[in-house]
Amino acid sequence: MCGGFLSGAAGSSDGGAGSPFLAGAPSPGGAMRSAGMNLSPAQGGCLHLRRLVRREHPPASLSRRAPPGPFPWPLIGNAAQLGSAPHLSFARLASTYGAVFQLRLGRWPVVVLNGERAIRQALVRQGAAFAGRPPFPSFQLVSGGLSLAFGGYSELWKLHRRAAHATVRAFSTGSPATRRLLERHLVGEARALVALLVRGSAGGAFLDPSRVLVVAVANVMSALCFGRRYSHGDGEFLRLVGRNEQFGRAVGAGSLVDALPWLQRFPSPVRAAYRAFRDLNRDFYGFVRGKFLQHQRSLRPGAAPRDMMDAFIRLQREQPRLQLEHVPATVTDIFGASQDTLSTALQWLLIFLIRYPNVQAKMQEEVDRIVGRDRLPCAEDQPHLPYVMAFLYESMRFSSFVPVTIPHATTTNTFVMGYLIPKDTVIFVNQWSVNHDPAKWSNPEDFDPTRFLDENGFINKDLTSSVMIFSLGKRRCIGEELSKVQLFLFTSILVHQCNFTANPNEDPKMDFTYGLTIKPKPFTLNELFIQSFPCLHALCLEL
Ligand code: HEM
Repeated sequence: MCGGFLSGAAGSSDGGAGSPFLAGAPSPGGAMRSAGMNLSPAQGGCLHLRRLVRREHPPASLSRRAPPGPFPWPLIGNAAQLGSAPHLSFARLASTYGAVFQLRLGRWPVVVLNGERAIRQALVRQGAAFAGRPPFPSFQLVSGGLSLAFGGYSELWKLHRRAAHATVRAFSTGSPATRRLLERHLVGEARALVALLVRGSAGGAFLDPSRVLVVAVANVMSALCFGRRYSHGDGEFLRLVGRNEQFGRAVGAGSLVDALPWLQRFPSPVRAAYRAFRDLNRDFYGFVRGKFLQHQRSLRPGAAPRDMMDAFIRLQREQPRLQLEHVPATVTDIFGASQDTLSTALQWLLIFLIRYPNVQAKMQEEVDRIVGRDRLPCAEDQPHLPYVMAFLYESMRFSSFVPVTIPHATTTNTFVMGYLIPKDTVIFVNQWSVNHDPAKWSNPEDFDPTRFLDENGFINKDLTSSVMIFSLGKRRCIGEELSKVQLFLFTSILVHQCNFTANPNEDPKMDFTYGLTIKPKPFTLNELFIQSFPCLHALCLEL
């Protein structure tokens, strides 16, 4: 249905050698050159994936051998071949070498997994063998060097991950009471967001929504983690949470910060990126550690935990095997991982609403019919709003805004699709390739929420579970449930309250910058406030 836009739907994979990261800015045209043709990245990727499907089975003679791959150059390996959109380059390389191929990035041997079959075979069927993380220098800087997300796989790590997962659930979707609490925080932030968007759009002005989105989601997570929110005008807080792009560029698959660390010895963009990354991690961890110390002092014995930080402190006191210094580190991971991913998701959702006004109108029609104008949408409405849910899944599939997971590493010698993969190999998991596989999705380069609806208009759960953005296996995201609730509520409240329009003076192409999350290039919109729910005018929050 909405095919036309796709020609500009993503950034370009040209560039490469000269860019500061393998992940630099896309070329202005946003088109990918492939076999002498100008193709959109999505179209180019699909061609490659079509060939990939045919090449999924390696010939028997290759079994038990190392995966094939392009020739690595001395010193840099294949770093120059990844360009500014490595996920698309991986899809292109997969069309030549197959779903499983190898690269060399500086001194690191890397195997790239493409397509659902290879990824499941590795992450699900051999979970422990693929659950490691590489000892990249940048990973040691996250969360005071004790990160759950960037740390290696061990018995202690398993204990911390279980505790983290249980605590996130206990403070979000674990029980009706905690769901209500999450919803209260979220509705408050959504109201503040609407009010700020209205203010910024006054007199027909166009505004860049990215900053207010970051603060809105950071505030929901700050309330859950630390029991407080911050004003949108708080410069300190904004400085803290406003550096996601710098973070994601340094740790995204293919970052030169880790592939070619010797570049840091000379004044170079890589050195600047490394230092900015080091500083932002120090600030972020320092902020959360300060909260940890305050909570430790004020948590009264026997009192109910006020927030996630209290719950972790309490758990650590009950289970001394959980180490005290891991408490602030794990909360840093949760606060950081959630606000970067969720604010990026909201940016994509808004850009799809303005680029596809018919889709926005259908969502508004559904929300008005089910919710009416006398109240705001709530979590219980979710099963009755299939088109809104279809929009969310299509946005996640189409943008694939976490295109490649955090790099994994093998913990033992193992095999995938018949290929031998030695212990300590770096593994890149290309989620984008699953979400754009033409064998799974018809016209994957079209933005079409109805692909997720059956003939009766209900959500097709088999298809929604095929979207891969939270990864799989032992490293699967622990915030999936919480994220889905948040994205549903933010989206349904925004379309219930507002009508968004694109700035006609901006190029409708949806270019992006690559990193651990891919973010749309800055865009502006105008927001018309729909006459509605009376309480919205009486904002209970300080903006
Ligand atoms: C739409 C939102 C989100 C997306 C798309 C997302 C996606 C991901 C992905 C792809 C990974 C890497 C998995 C791997 O390496 O294989 C990850 C890891 C992680 N995520 Fe999320 N995430 C989201 C929201 C959240 C939230 C809200 C939280 C906090 C509650 C969170 C906490 C984490 C943690 C702690 C890890 C590390 C897991 C590990 O290494 O074992 N994420 N996420």
